Amino acid sequence: MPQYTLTYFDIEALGEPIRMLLSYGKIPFTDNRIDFEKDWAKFKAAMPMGQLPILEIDGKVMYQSMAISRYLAKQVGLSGANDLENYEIDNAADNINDFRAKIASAAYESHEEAKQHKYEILKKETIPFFLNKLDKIAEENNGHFALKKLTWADLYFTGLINYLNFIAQEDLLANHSNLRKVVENTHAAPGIKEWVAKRPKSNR
Ligand SMILES: N[C@@H](CCC(=O)N[C@@H](CS)C(=O)NCC(=O)O)C(=O)O
Repeated sequence: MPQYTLTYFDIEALGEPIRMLLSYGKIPFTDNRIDFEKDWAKFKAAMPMGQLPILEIDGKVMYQSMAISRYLAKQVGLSGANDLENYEIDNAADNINDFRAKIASAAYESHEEAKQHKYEILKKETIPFFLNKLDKIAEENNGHFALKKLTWADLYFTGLINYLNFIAQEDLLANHSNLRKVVENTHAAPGIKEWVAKRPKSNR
C-alpha cells in the first residue's frame, strides 16, 4: 500500500477536501499539520509553489488542491464517468472556487480602508449572488452540486465551508437549505462520517 502524507496547516480550509477524499476512499494517510507561526517560514521555500496543501504519495509530491482533488476523486470513485460528467463536476467546483476567491480577496486585503470597502460589497452583492446561484444548483441536483449524486465538488464545498464562514464572518448556510443539504449528504457519506467525528476541532 502506498504511503500518503497530506501536509497542511492546522485548519480545514484547502486541506479538508483532500482529507475527506482520502477518508471516503478508506486510504490511510498521515495528517501532517504545520504550525504556521512557528514553522511555516522554515518550510515555505521547499514547497513547489511556496504554498500548502501538498500530498506526498510514496515521496511523489503533488500540489494544487483542485488538481489533487481531481486525481483522488478518480481513485475513489467521486469523479464523472465521461468527459461531460467531469465537465459538470469541474464547473461546479470552479463556481465554488470563484466564491472562495472573492471572499479571500476581502479577508486578505492588507489596506484597512480597502478591506472595509471589499467587505461591504461582499455582504451586499457578492455573497448573496453566489449563495443564491449555488443553492439553486444544489436544489436542481437534489442536495448535490452535480449529477444528482455525491461527487468531489460536494466534498470541495463541504471541506471549505467552515473556513468560508470564518473569513466571511457569517454563517453562509443560515438561509440556504439546499447548501445545508449538500453538507449533510457529504457528512453522511461512508468514511467521511467517521473522519468528521474524529478530526481535530477547528472553526476554519
Ligand atoms: N491554488 C493553491 C492555493 C494554495 C494556498 O493559497 N495556500 C495557502 C493556505 S490556504 C498558503 O499556503 N498560504 C501560505 C503562504 O502563501 O505563505 C491550491 O489550491 O492549492
